[in-house]
Amino acid sequence: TRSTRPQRMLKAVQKNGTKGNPESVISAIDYFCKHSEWAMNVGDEKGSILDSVVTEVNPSTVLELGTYCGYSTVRIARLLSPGTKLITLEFNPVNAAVARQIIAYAGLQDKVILVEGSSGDLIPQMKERFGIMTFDFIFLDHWKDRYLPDIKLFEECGLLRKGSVLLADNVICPGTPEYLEYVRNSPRYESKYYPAHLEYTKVEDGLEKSVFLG
Ligand SMILES: CNc1ncnc2c1ncn2[C@@H]1O[C@H](/C=C/CNC(=O)c2cc(-c3ccc(F)cc3)cc(O)c2O)[C@H](F)[C@H]1O
Ligand SMILES: [Mg+2]
Repeated sequence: TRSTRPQRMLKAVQKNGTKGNPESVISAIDYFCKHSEWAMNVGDEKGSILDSVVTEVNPSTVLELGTYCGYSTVRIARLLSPGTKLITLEFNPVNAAVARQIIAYAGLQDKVILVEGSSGDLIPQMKERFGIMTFDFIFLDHWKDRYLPDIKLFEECGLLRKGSVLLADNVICPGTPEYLEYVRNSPRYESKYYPAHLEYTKVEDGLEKSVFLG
């Protein structure tokens, strides 16, 4: 069967990237998306904002929803302190297989736990399967209509603590109106919008950072 876009992206990383060099993997994916095929990675502009928030939080426990090809996984993992691992969830096995290879090509496999499955099923298992008490940092970049149910699941499972930071991609395009309304109006969150553009385009988009107040 015909290859998928993630599989073609992996080939571009192996051709144009340098093994063990995360920056070169990030650049190779951005180049592929700008010159070959657009793909729904967070991209370079929003990726720089992601980098700055991760650096500011310097998290010990990290969760990503929606690995896709592993682009943001590589961006986050390359910034983590030694010994810190990030858990990333991906329910499409073809995407997961590509992401594992891209993460490994970047040399970051020891800093990443990629779990195949749905966030709805896996979030309630975080404590028992990974010994997680609470998450310091969560990056939401999966199906947009799942941001709100999943943040409520985090609350129900006691996975947030005072100061936990949630960063959500695509709050303008494709948009996550119910999630935005929730985090901006709930007294339990302090929210801030970071304006930017949809990856590799001039279309308006941005990230929403929400700090859980306990
Ligand atoms: C629901 N729970 C899930 N659990 C585990 N993995 C999941 C889950 N849900 C999806 N996945 C996994 O997470 C990924 C899904 C990412 C979805 N992302 C987007 O749709 C998305 C779309 C655009 C976009 C903008 C404009 C336009 F014209 C066309 C597209 C831009 C973006 O930055 C996006 O992130 C993956 F594919 C799926 O298997
Ligand atoms: Mg996105």
